[in-house]
Amino acid sequence: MHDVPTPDQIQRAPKVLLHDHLDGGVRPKTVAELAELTGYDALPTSDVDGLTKWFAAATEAGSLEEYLERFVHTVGIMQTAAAISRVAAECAEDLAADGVVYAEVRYAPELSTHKGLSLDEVVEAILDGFRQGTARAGHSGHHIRVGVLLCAMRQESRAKEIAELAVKYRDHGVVGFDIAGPEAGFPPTRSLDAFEYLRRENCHFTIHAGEGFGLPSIWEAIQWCGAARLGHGVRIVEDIAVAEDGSTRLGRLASFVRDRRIPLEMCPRSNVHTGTVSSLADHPIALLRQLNFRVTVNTDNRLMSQTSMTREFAELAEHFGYGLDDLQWFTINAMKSAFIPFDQRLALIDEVIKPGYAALRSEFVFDSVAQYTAARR
Ligand SMILES: O=c1[nH]cnc2c1ncn2[C@@H]1O[C@H](CO)[C@@H](O)[C@H]1O
Ligand SMILES: [Zn+2]
Repeated sequence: MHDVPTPDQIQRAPKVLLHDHLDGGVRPKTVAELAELTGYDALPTSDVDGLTKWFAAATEAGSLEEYLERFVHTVGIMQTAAAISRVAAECAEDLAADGVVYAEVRYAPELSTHKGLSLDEVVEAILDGFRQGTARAGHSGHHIRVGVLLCAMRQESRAKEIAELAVKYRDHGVVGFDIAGPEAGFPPTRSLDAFEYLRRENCHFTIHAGEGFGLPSIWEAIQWCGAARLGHGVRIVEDIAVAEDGSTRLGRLASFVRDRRIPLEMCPRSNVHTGTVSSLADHPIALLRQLNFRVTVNTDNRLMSQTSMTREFAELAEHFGYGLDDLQWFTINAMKSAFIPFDQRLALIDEVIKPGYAALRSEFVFDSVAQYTAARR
């Protein structure tokens, strides 16, 4: 039996986040203020509490399509360079305050061109915001590094163009590419030309797959498109048979994903909100962790799913009894799977993550010494 980490320890633990949407984590107050500043008049209410509740209704969505309807207003206020930079800066600050030391944050630049911004201007505004936000976080003692993933929306037809944008900005803070949006009816191969181009350019990419659709989507993402990671990937469990005695049998695709160490960017709370998984207690993350898949833990959309890395970890610890060793395992899995150069990943693992968890574990050592001494008195 290992020691149960407290919420405060989980918050202080170094955490790594690979799957977080920029337009899914805007502060409600910022939505209200930017609507006013940019003349966006379609908000359901300008009251911050009312807005918080409106976005949080996504937790009751029950399907990916309904969940995605909640993005209309965050995208609505992200139509000027200043607004986008502010959202990115605050994102870096909020993640850093939550104890995240490395994050890959994603956004679809094509969503921010409604008022005349070019795709380049959108990307530059995001990068500029992250530079400001990481600097401000550092000044307040919370160090974080942020990389950007550019998404193409899978129901549109701009994947190749966005892939070219990712390659253009890859030495300036963009670390990879993804496709997002409704999965059913929009298989990964619909954007095959973009993925083939990225592979020829030696550019990293992940694909949202196995969330709103099942195994065929995961199979296409890996075997046709060549995804290095899976966004969610949770429905890979449909290829794992669990017998009554608890023994398991992996199908060929599940074996491939596990044996190739393909990282699963799991987002437990979001999966419940989109109806992909019936409850946190039933989340396949426990089985996948036990079977030694390369599981990582992520937030997806902090605003719509009312979450943070601390909350995701705390709820997993509560449901599955995870201790600091498990949380460190998820964190190192994520860091190993990041899209930055390998030596930089190792430096973060050796210099930040391992020492951070060791320091937290030492608190249990001192606690047990104190308890022993008190008992002998
Ligand atoms: O869980 C998800 N699955 C698929 N698409 C998503 C998810 N969360 C957000 N987005 C979509 O990604 C866009 C760019 O950030 C968002 O506008 C939203 O439509
Ligand atoms: Zn996502």
